[in-house]
Amino acid sequence: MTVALHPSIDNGVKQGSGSFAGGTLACKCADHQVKVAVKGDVAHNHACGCTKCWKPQGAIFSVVAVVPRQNITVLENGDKLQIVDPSAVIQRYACTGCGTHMYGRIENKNHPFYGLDFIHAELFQEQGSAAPQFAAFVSSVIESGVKPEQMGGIRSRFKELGLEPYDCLSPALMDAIATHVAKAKAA
Ligand SMILES: N[C@@H](CCC(=O)N[C@@H](CSCO)C(=O)NCC(=O)O)C(=O)O
Ligand SMILES: [Zn+2]
Ligand SMILES: [Zn+2]
Repeated sequence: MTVALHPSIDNGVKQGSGSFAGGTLACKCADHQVKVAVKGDVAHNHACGCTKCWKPQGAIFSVVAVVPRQNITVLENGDKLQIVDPSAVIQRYACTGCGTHMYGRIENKNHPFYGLDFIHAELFQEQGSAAPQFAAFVSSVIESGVKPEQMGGIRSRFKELGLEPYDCLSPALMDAIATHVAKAKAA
């Protein structure tokens, strides 16, 4: 049986149009949905196995991407948003009605990813945003109850889907983090 990772990739990774101009994210409430406008396409889209990123019901992984924070505008029902964990590095704004995370924001100006907000492209009402490119924090799913014996099958399935599995972020992002740290140390 095929391992189910996340509904947006389980039947194959759908590539983006390459010209996605932005759209509206909607939460899963039946009415009074929280709506968030996003300008432009997403970057660094990836599957994430960490314990904090939002996953749709039944999914083992989250699929999460970044956009510049100035590209995010809450359009409707923003009063339903609440920060899940104010002490986390990424402050995830979730709908108190359905639990969906609408965006995650980093407030620490010294963080390597300061200026980028985390969003879930599957919540776009429009098609065509950039596809996930890799899988991050894969081993972390064990912290959420996945058995270590399942990890071989999970990593194989990611490879089959063309998403390289990593136990932290991708080498390009780890290099970007290390570069930021090196520059901060030198300053
Ligand atoms: N094993 C931990 C790892 C959590 C972790 O470091 N997650 C990253 C990536 S989230 C998006 O890719 C992170 O930056 N977390 C900061 C935060 O969540 O606030 C676990 O699974 O919890
Ligand atoms: Zn909702
Ligand atoms: Zn995560």
